[in-house]
Amino acid sequence: MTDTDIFGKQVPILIRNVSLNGKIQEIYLDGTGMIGAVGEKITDHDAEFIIDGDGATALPGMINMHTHSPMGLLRGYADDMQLFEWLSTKIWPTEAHLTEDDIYWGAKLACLEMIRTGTTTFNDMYFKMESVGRAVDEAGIRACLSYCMIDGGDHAKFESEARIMESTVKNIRSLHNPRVMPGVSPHAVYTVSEEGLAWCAEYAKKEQIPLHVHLSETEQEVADCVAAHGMRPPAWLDHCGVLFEQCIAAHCCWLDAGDITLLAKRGVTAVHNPISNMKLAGNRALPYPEMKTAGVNVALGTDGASSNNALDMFSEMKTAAILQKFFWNDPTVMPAADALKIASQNGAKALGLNAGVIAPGRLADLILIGRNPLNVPFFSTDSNAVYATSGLAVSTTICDGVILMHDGVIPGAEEIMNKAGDVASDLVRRAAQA
Ligand SMILES: C[C@H]1O[C@@H](n2cnc3c(N)ncnc32)[C@H](O)[C@@H]1O
Ligand SMILES: [Zn+2]
Repeated sequence: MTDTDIFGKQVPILIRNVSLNGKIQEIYLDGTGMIGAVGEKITDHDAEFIIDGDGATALPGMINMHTHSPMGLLRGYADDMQLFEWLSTKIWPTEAHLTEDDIYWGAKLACLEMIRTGTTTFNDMYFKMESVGRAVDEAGIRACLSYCMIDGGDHAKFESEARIMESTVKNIRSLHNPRVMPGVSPHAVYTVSEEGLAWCAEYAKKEQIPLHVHLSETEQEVADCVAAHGMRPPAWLDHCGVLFEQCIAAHCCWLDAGDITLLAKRGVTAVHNPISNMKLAGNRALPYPEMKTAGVNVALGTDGASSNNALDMFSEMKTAAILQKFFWNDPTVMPAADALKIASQNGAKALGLNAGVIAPGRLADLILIGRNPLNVPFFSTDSNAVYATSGLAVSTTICDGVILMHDGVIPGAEEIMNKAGDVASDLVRRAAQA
């Protein structure tokens, strides 16, 4: 069924004839955003729509745990540069010209790309997050949205950033949409003061919302932190109160054994962003084998589309698995099942979401990969999903029990692509004239 009626409605849906964990099964979505039943034959249902999966693979929706969604506007704008030079000479000067409208269309584009490639939840850090919230609300996807504090060690700037943080949380909450959740983001140890980091930690704990930060992305960041504070970045964050169970730390490349022990002890989630790290040539991979042994919750993210340059979690899973094997010179590191888990369940755990697994009583956030050459033959769901599949092979995306894409069709996609392209050209032109 591709008739437009099936989009955007939270109604009971029966998905038949899908391959789940290697068996042909049926999945019933109960019409309240939850998975009601999973089984070989579901007879007791009141489905309004029936989807015949035609042998498609069913997977949990991907959870992208670190991105900057509006940065899709800068996809391909500045590549092949050193991280700090890239940020300070290209990205930050252009970001200074971003309007609410730019952010809105950038986020619309990101939501479209994520729905197209099978992501149902993302953890976002940027500016003017109310506009991202509006885009997420409309797109039907799920997200945790955090304003990014950068105070550069200036007390007056810290004060104004803290007020923006508070009003962002309040405004995101005023959407009254459980799919759109607020978070708190101090950018990193090299851009936020001690008082800024400490305030963000205290505020996130008081509001009981996630804190999202960049951590130990480059060797320089570690060296500068040690020179400035006599501590490595994780110890410095801990000193500021930032390391706690709802802390989500992106990158975590340059960690030593003590750093890993500390992250494990505090229950922090570390987010691997292998494509961004390889493209910006950080020269280190997140120490997955040691983190797994230490019991750190590791999740997966794409980073922004200007350092990736896509938000495709299937590419990210494959890259994570092969980078880990290559970097640690051991093909047994991060097997396919682990790559799938960090891209789904582990992110759900970090955000406190009952998602990431297809089972009764879980959120109805799931995707189908339709029959395509990359999925033949079918010896292993995990292997095909991680090593062979591209996000563009995703045929159906469902979030909160609502069909957002079916048979590759997403209503309104053309308008979003046109508008985002125009907005991006205009932004770059304004920035060049300044
Ligand atoms: C949210 C803020 O983070 C910046 N940003 C984007 N990518 C990275 C990265 N890899 N490392 C650090 N900061 C980054 C954005 O450009 C924005 O300024
Ligand atoms: Zn980032």
